[in-house]
Amino acid sequence: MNPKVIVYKKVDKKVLDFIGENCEIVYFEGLDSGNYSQFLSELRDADGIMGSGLKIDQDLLEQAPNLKIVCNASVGYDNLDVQALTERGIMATNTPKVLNETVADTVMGLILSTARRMPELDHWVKSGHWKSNLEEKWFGVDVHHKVLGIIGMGGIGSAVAKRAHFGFGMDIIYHNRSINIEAEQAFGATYYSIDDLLAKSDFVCLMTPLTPQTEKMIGKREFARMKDTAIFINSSRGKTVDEEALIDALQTGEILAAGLDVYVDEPIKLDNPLLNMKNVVTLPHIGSATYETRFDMAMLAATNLVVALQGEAPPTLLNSVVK
Ligand SMILES: NC(=O)C1=CN([C@@H]2O[C@H](COP(=O)(O)OP(=O)(O)OC[C@H]3O[C@@H](n4cnc5c(N)ncnc54)[C@H](OP(=O)(O)O)[C@@H]3O)[C@@H](O)[C@H]2O)C=CC1
Ligand SMILES: O=CC(=O)O
Repeated sequence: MNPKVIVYKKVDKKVLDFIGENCEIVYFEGLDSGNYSQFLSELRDADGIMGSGLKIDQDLLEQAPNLKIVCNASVGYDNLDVQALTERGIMATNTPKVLNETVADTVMGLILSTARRMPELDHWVKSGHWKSNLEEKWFGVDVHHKVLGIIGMGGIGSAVAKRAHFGFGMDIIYHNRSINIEAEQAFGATYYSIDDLLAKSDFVCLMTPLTPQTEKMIGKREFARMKDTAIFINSSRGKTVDEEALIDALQTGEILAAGLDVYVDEPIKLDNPLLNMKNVVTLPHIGSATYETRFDMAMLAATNLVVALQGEAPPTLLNSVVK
């Protein structure tokens, strides 16, 4: 009998067909209050699940006694309690690398649109305000040849550094827990302590995973260390930043502007002050959201699922203690 899997995210038909060659699929295009109890009932005898964003913790695993693999269709896996999965002998996988270039494009878009105030000026033009030569008060700041500080020089951080260095002549400085020799050799990136990076950067770009160590890693103290002309970019997770401190830093002019793809609450609440700030560009967590890349991510997640249920090691296994 084929293993039973639940796919709880909308994916391309080709991905479903690939899984369906080897597994019996229960498919939800998304989970909501209307179908969650049905999802839980299907989970009781499911061998594998694939999707993104769903919090998978002890409580949920209690209801999945047959589960062998959890496949995140995302590179971030802060929604998974990996320790609880490992203790139960359940494999966990994510989708690294296939999205690096696309997320880096989004980050460059945030850098450019924030520095050059593109969304603000787009709105200004479309609402009929362009009646004479542009006044100086609408000018932005340069991106090229500035200093870009990347906190989290991993797969995506390196793809951002490549664009910024070769495309825009930017000086790249970075902070990780460990040295990234490849980035130093490829883009002339220089390692800085976090405090020195914050003080020297014109653009501070946060690209770490969300972990207990990175939660609120950028807060009041860190914003105070940035230049008052600094532009802060966050495309990691909302909770890596103390959002109240960010709002305060923007309101008091401690930093110039921010470009954001991620927030503490997603979707962002309509009364969040960030939504009323002209110097903030807000995207709805679209880092990897292109047709091609979302397809590649879903196909990688599906490959992990199928390969693991055939008894082989999935290509991007997170908890290698489990075979
Ligand atoms: N907005 C969006 O749509 C997307 C957001 N993301 C987010 O981006 C994150 C990064 O993805 P990716 O580049 O693939 O991941 P990688 O694992 O390739 O890179 C993460 C980097 O963060 C560094 N890092 C980890 N912990 C710390 C720490 N405590 N202090 C300083 N640096 C740290 C790591 O270096 P070291 O280990 O040496 O510390 C590494 O260089 C994802 O986890 C996800 O949350 C990803 C894709 C899309
Ligand atoms: O946020 C997206 C991811 O892949 O992680």
